[in-house]
Amino acid sequence: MKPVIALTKGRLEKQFLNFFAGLGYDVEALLEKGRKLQIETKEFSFFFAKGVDVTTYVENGIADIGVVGGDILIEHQPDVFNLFPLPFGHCRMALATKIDYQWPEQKKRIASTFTNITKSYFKEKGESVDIIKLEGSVELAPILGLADAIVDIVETGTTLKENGLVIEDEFLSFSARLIANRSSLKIKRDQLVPVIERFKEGARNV
Ligand SMILES: Nc1ncnc2c1ncn2[C@@H]1O[C@H](COP(=O)(O)OP(=O)(O)OP(=O)(O)O)[C@@H](O)[C@H]1O
Ligand SMILES: O=P(O)(O)OC[C@H]1O[C@H](OP(=O)(O)OP(=O)(O)O)[C@H](O)[C@@H]1O
Repeated sequence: MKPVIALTKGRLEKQFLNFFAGLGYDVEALLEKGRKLQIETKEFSFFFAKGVDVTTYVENGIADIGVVGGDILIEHQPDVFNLFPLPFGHCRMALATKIDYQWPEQKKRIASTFTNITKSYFKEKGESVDIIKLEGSVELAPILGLADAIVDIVETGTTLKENGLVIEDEFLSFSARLIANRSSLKIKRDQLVPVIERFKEGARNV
């Protein structure tokens, strides 16, 4: 059976394709995928899913390897081999709030999609906060008064800037990562090792 690769769709997809083409693999079928979620090439079976679902598929052995943001691995702690960083998908995690914001005396309310990362960030600071889980457009929360601040991904800083928010603290940086299913690495070792080595070499040469 061909190696099965789970790819995070959306932002990381195009960057992965550039990287993968640079390794010398044929990417034509991937470029022409349209709305299809599964693509077969001569060498691999690919499928596309949201980042956190990529970890679920890899953890359960449906995919042998996966490409996922480092933020997802830290937030969800899946039981997979976290192999190595890939040279794309760079971003940071930041605490941000409104310009000149007067913090309240009482417990702070922090909005984030990354509730576990937020929890450990404030735990390390010894501060107790209320965390409000949001699924997107997190920058709205301080503007609309739902929260005092946000913990979110920053890449260029444009979203913060255009919404009148500023970084209070930056505390983690990420890139995309290659992950693998623990048993696949043993059972399909002969097939997977050359692929993983090629990825590693490509990541090193950037
Ligand atoms: N500016 C950015 N915003 C969000 N994620 C980024 C950014 N830059 C790089 N990344 C990385 O890309 C990964 C996927 O981001 P993407 O925005 O496509 O996923 P998502 O936020 O789960 O998708 P959606 O917006 O469809 O809910 C993230 O997990 C992160 O590692
Ligand atoms: O620093 P920047 O380059 O502006 O990128 C950061 C923004 O991108 C992400 O949102 P996304 O576009 O994924 O939308 P979402 O809010 O729906 O998650 C992230 O949550 C920030 O809002």
